[in-house]
Amino acid sequence: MTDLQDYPPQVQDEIARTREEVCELHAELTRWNLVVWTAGNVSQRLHSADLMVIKPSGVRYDRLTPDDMVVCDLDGVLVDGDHSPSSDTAAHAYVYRHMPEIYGVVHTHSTYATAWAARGEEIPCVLTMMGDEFGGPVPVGPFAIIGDDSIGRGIVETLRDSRSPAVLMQNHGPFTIGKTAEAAVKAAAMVEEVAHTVYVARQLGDPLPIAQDLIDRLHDRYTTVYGQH
Ligand SMILES: O=C(CO)[C@@H](O)[C@@H](O)COP(=O)(O)O
Repeated sequence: MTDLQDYPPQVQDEIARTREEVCELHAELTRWNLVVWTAGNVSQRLHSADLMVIKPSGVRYDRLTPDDMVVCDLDGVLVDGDHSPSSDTAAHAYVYRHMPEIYGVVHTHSTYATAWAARGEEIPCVLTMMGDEFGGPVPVGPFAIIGDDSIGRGIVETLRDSRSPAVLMQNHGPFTIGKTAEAAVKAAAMVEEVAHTVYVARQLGDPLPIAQDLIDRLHDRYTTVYGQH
């Protein structure tokens, strides 16, 4: 096993910062009611080395500290940490190996998004917020059993050619990706929000689809103009 001390100071510094960031972002999962008990996990990939920082498996959110965050290589092998890494580490690592532009991965079991995953049905793009954040429907990924690269492969195969940062893994729940872990956490909050809203809309009747050219315009504005630059 490679030891943390084998890495240069700038890598060790980024690891310390990333442990702080990833720990703080786990608090956002409970803040937005996206997880129950110890379900869910957040990771961030480093820029200075082929390493990732991820949640320790099965540790209660209210007990997580930056030092509890686990450092793994991009094959999911433990590099530094006193705890076993998340049971989803292989999935996160697979995404990082196959989507080099991605530096954050989040998994939750948020209620409404997971309900759509249980049905294996994509969330149709019937809200301008969905055009903004997802650039279309939120797709469904294949059923995959935890324990090998199956989940990670399903995430990549579904999202590689999609504008969506979220995928509903069938019978399991949402996984989200981003250029940072914070962006992936935002996508996790937004997919739960739209899953809930579209569910409510369906209780009222048939939601109206948005034309593709308008979805494209919404997504282009949101990804190039919206917010502070
Ligand atoms: O959904 C799964 C595994 O895919 C849960 O066990 C997961 O949310 C939480 O596992 P960890 O505590 O991160 O090991």
